[in-house]
Amino acid sequence: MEERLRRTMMFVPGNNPSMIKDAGIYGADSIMFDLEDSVSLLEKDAARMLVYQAIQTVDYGETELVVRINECSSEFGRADIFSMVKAGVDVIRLPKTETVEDVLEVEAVILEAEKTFGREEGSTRMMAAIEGASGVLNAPAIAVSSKRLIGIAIGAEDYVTNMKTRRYPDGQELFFARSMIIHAARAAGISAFDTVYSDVNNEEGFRNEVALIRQLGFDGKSVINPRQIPVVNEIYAPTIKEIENAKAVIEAIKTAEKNGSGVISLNGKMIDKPIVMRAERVMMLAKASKIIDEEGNLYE
Ligand SMILES: CC(C)(COP(=O)(O)OP(=O)(O)OC[C@H]1O[C@@H](n2cnc3c(N)ncnc32)[C@H](O)[C@@H]1OP(=O)(O)O)[C@@H](O)C(=O)NCCC(=O)NCCSC(=O)C[C@@](O)(CC(=O)O)C(=O)O
Ligand SMILES: [Mg+2]
Repeated sequence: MEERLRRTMMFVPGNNPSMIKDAGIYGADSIMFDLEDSVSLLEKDAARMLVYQAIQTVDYGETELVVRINECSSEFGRADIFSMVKAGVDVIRLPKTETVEDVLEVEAVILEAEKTFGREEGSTRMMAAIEGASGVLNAPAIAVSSKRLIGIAIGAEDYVTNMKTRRYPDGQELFFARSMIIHAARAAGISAFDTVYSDVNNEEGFRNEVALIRQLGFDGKSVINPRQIPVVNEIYAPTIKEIENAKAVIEAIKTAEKNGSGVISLNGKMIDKPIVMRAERVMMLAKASKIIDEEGNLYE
């Protein structure tokens, strides 16, 4: 199956009509309407209706639509799920996932809602945000708990609060959690998403964090402001040198395969399957970043 590009997932507060209406114009790979922590208790029902209406009526094109629901056990969780499944959302994001049971509980309600509204069973996907110590320790089990899961994410603001620390510029306090989440996601064959960077006016700090999470292997990052989208795209875009190298690797392996071999040397370096897979991913990112066309040629 072709990998879906999810470099940026933009949080949009579910109680803000103008942000909801315009959310599709900034080029985020996924839009994530929030019914949880950016919406006050008094506005929960109104926000749910607003997001429902938007999903039904606004044209967001091909952008993936995600909704972060309130915890299933809260008084809002079940209504959130029913309403979003009825609206036809692509992905439901669980907040503060701690156990496999949290995932299974939401999955059961989604199935009930799909049957109620005649949606195809299994068509509503899920992602689980891990935002505390229990969730991090259970991440490998959470990541394989449902076929509906497209990925898992770290929610760092809640996580550092739970860990009795705060966020620091170098991100050391998140290293264990990020490592657990990326390993759990990779072992399960699903995506891994990094958390938000709250200081929207600190571009240098944001750039450093995006470079770090790319290095660790995350598929992308949650963002809270449109200004953060081009920065993530730029850092995730392969360089011309990386693209040229990827092309050479793919050509070299084709030659090797013609000669009945799965391994070949290119400029003194061994080329085999994992290196070819990385090269193919570079080409996929380069196409998505509009650096090369479908044939692999550089745009002028
Ligand atoms: C940060 C700020 C106040 C800055 O305001 P500013 O006024 O300085 O923004 P400007 O740059 O001036 O806006 C220029 C133009 O863009 C429009 N615009 C801005 N933001 C937009 C947006 N998000 N969507 C669509 N449109 C947008 C705006 O309307 C304007 O449009 P226009 O007037 O037409 O020009 C604003 O961005 C904002 O509210 N962000 C969303 C915050 C949010 O959702 N928090 C909850 C999720 S985190 C969480 O819960 C923690 C977590 O759970 C996370 C995890 O799990 O990872 C954990 O535990 O860590
Ligand atoms: Mg949170």
